[in-house]
Amino acid sequence: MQEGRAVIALSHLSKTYHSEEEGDRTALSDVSLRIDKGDIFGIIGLSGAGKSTLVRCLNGLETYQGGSVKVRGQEVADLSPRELRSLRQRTGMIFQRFNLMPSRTLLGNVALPLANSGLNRKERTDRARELLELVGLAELGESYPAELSGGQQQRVAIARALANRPDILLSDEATSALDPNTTKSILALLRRLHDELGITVVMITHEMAVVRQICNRLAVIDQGRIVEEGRVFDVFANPQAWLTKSFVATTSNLDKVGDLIEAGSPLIQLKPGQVLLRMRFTAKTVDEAMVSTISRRFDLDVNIIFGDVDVVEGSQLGGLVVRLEGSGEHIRAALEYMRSNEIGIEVLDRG
Ligand SMILES: Nc1ncnc2c1ncn2[C@@H]1O[C@H](COP(=O)(O)OP(=O)(O)OP(=O)(O)O)[C@@H](O)[C@H]1O
Repeated sequence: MQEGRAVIALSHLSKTYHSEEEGDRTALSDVSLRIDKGDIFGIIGLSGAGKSTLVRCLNGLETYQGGSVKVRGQEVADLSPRELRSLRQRTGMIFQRFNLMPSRTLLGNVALPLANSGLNRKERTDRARELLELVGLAELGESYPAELSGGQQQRVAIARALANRPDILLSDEATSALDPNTTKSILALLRRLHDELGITVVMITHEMAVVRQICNRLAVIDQGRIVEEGRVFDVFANPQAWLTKSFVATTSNLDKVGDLIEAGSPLIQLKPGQVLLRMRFTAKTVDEAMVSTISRRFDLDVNIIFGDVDVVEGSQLGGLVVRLEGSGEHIRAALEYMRSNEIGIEVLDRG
């Protein structure tokens, strides 16, 4: 494994829990991963896949039996208690439950990790104020957590995680308890902090929409093993593993057409000569107005039934379900043209 700019490098990591009642349970098995400086790296898996165990191995909260966990080039298992404290200080963490102290004000919560930082009381409060401002809560320093919404509490938790100026932020299901709009605003905040502070972010999640919105790379974990890894665009455009495909399907409505076909929906009843087609953008190079091109160039009527196109890493991702109408020869030529332009096509039905 190359370790040029790797901030986190896992190599053949294995972790088994031993318990008297339940016997041995393997949580991680032969996990190799490399996370580079500046990545927003998504680790996605179903419940019980091993995500939280992986995070705990990264910050030394969990021991491991096999393989290697290197953070900033240091093997975590070899760190002295002092080095471990420093590792945790330089590694911020946020969680699904915000874990704020209810009896402390927001300023008090954010200043908490600075207790042993060598700063005096005023300096700690000033730093906490600065952090609350950074997350958009400058006015609420004297409020208590219970007075805030979930999204605001997560902002406070983010401010607290940044108190010691970490260069890695581990986010363990940080948006799972939030509604979709609040999730969006928290992800936008994390992206801004990543861009402004140059922080490397590891996003543990079970939601592919979160990965699509914020990450540049991802790994899919299934029963303790990495089953797929890559750049977000590539994985979304060409998912390989069954689990990855099912995660990608949760972010798109293009598969709904299967239900419509099954239900015999009039929306997709075809007349003789018509073709029902699913088109997917599978390469970053597609920048043409594909629908109008095939319509004009091959003299076809193109009726869009569903559309789901997003921009990921600056390129169009997603696709369309369309009904094509025209001569058989023209339709064949159009399909060939799309194939040669790296549009993934599937003929779903013919009239
Ligand atoms: N302290 C523990 N003792 C015994 N088994 C454990 C312990 N922690 C986790 N496990 C087991 O290890 C496996 C991985 O759990 P882990 O919590 O890492 O998964 P996860 O992907 O984070 O799931 P979730 O999203 O539900 O938290 C599961 O089978 C779990 O039951």
